[in-house]
Amino acid sequence: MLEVLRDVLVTPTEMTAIDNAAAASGIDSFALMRSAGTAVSAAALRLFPEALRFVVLCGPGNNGGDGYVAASALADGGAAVAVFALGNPEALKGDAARAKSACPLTVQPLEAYEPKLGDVVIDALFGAGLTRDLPAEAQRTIARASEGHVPVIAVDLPSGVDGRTGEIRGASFAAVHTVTFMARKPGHLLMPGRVRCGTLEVFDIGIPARLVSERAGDLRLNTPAAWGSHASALDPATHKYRRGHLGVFSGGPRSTGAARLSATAGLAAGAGLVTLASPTEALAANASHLTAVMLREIHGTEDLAAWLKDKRVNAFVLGPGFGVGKKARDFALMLCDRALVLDADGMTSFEKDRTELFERAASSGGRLVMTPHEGEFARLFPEIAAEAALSKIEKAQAAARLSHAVVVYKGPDTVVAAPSGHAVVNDNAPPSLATAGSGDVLAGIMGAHLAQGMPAFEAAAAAVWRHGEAGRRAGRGMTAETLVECIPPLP
Ligand SMILES: NC(=O)C1=CN([C@@H]2O[C@H](COP(=O)(O)OP(=O)(O)OC[C@H]3O[C@@H](n4cnc5c(N)ncnc54)[C@H](O)[C@@H]3O)[C@@H](O)[C@H]2O)[C@@H](O)CC1
Ligand SMILES: Nc1ncnc2c1ncn2[C@@H]1O[C@H](COP(=O)(O)OP(=O)(O)O)[C@@H](O)[C@H]1O
Ligand SMILES: [K+]
Repeated sequence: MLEVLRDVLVTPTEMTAIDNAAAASGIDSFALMRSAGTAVSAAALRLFPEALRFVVLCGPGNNGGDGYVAASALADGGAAVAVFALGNPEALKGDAARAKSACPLTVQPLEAYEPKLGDVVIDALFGAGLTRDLPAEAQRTIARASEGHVPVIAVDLPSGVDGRTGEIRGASFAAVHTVTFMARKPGHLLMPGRVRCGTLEVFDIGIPARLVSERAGDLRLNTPAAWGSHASALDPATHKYRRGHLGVFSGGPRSTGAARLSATAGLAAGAGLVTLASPTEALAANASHLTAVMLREIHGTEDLAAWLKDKRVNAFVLGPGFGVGKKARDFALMLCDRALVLDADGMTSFEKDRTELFERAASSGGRLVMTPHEGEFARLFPEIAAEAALSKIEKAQAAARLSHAVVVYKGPDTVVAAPSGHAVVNDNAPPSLATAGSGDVLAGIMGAHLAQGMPAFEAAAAAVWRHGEAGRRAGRGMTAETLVECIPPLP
């Protein structure tokens, strides 16, 4: 993979524009196809040297063209190869027709394929050009291959995975390995497409990086490259107030744990000071569990207004275990002109009327980050959640635009989107993060970044990445408490 394209995500539409630009610049498009197909044959031989037969399934477009090139290369190398085509191979056009005519193998109809022990399938039915549900014939072949437990190598994308959304169009192969070209597509990262890809190889077929970068949008993989320049190293002469003071709001006496998790995570993630703001009746419960985190009584809006006079308290987390209702709304609106992570109950409190929150976010000049999981997203943005055609990335972007906030749409494939449309997709989170309190830890890390002065988007993206790394370090038996202990330093 080209280093400069390592974090770039390209939608299928952008990829078509890139292919067209490559052809327009005089690059031989058939040479690109040959390069793609040869890379697939090399991967097949590398991964399955013991295969008794490579079965290449070719579709009606250029993905099929890559398949014919791969089949020819494997046969040239002396492997046993069988080719099956969806539709009439004589109807192929352009480069795909040329690849088919250069392939010396007999082509049988797709329905004739009977999986055998020792087969390895090369799936070249559909790639980036998939725009609707797979034809029934392809779906039947997928079912047969899956029943036969035949390993599958996918060309560009497992057929049936939508490259824009990661959704399954009717059915899809579950590949052990996918070879894609030039850059990842959203469908390689978004669920459920991600798990259908197996290991992902991004192969440079020779389109100049400049042609790719110029046509790629503002979508990236979430790595330190997306925010590292905002994560400044510790100055030896620093003091705790320079590292930021984070305030975290506790719920009532029966629900104090969530906020304490956010607070301890905030301290572990590098905030200089963290204060837990507690209602009167929860002070005793909180005091008995806190050491490095400070405690302050904040019962109502008057207490909060008095506290906010201290500008050194420069970031807040509101929501974990806080309770849904007017108090959460009043507090959130008072905090909008500061740096605020609005999580959990904090967001749900605005379910029935979000207008004022979004208007404040637009006008106050604060830094607002909202962190919905799927259920919270549907509560706060029902009209966006209902748009079945939108990808998770597009939904997060629409929500960020509407709310004027940075939206962290959580899940295995967390998307962080800014109102400008800039977005990253995260891929380092292990499933063991799906445990009670894990989201509270994430909110605390984010709060620490805001307290340290990071811009909202970078603070959120860096927190999602550190949370994923912490999850990896904490291992399978983690709890939210052990997760806090495993938060890695900012790279
Ligand atoms: N420069 C290029 O253009 C290159 C393209 N490459 C390959 O080209 C592929 C994209 O090729 P195409 O744009 O031809 O698209 P595909 O080969 O993915 O799909 C073929 C055509 O099938 C039709 N179609 C879509 N969904 C369908 C469905 N459910 N049922 C029936 N027909 C359907 C569409 O009209 C689509 O164009 C990539 O995935 C990649 O494998 C590679 O050869 C590398 C170079
Ligand atoms: N299957 C998964 N794989 C990876 N990360 C996950 C998975 N499920 C949830 N997560 C992450 O774990 C966290 C859970 O947060 P949340 O849903 O708010 O739970 P809680 O309220 O219990 O803390 C989020 O950061 C989410 O992205
Ligand atoms: K494919």
